[in-house]
Amino acid sequence: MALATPEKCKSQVLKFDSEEHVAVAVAKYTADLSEKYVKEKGSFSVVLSGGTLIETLRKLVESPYKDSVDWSKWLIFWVDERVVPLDDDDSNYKLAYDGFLSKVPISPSNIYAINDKFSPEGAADEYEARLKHLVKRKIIPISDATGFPKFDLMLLGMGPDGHVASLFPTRQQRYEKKRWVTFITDSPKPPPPRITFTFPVINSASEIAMVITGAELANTVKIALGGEPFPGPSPLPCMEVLPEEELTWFLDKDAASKL
Ligand SMILES: O=C(O)[C@H](O)[C@@H](O)[C@H](O)[C@H](O)COP(=O)(O)O
Repeated sequence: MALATPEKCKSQVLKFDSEEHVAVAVAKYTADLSEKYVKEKGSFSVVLSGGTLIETLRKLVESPYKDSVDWSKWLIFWVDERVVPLDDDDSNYKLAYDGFLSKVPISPSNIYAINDKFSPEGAADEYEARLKHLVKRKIIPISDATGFPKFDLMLLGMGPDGHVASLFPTRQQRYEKKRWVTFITDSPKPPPPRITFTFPVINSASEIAMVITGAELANTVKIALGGEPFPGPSPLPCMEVLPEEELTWFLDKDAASKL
């Protein structure tokens, strides 16, 4: 059995001249992984975040990928979601639907949005139960190394405070070790009620892309990648991202400006 160790995870930092170049590179990277995983296992599970990521995915819904990617094999999940109605402007589902999912032929039955009728706690329980069902039906595999579900690709953003998903430096959800999905009612980034994948699930993914653009993230990128000792009591959440196979940082010039 292959054990996930930091030594096994390959990590690379890619720097680009502009956000536009990041968008081009992320589209190619995602399309290449789609081809690889569809060939290897017949499907491609992609976990989205909210924020600027969806805008950065814009090249994926253009030529040549719009026609070359086998969208029928894609399964879509959210690493975190705001607990608001799915048609609310704060919904990560709505953001992804408007900017990405409505433009490509992914089957609606392969798009796993949260159930927006529940409280944050109920929505987290229901999403976790749905994931467990998908594992039981062998639609999502379990990582041999960790016992948590293993998604093919997670596309993550990062906040200036170093949060990823809805795992914030000052909130205890980042330390959750048992649950697959948990909830938060006091997110420092609005809106406050959210659900989020936990680190054991995030780090059981095969591949993770950290897609980071903009000067306001330069200091955090420097802390995460600059090689200097972390100044606080525990590392930032973004520093704890360590998937099973490969971690790729996509940075534009502004985000990389302090490296
Ligand atoms: O619901 C959310 O807010 C997102 O999923 C969140 O985790 C996001 O990825 C980061 O906050 C980065 O956001 P930006 O890309 O907008 O900086």
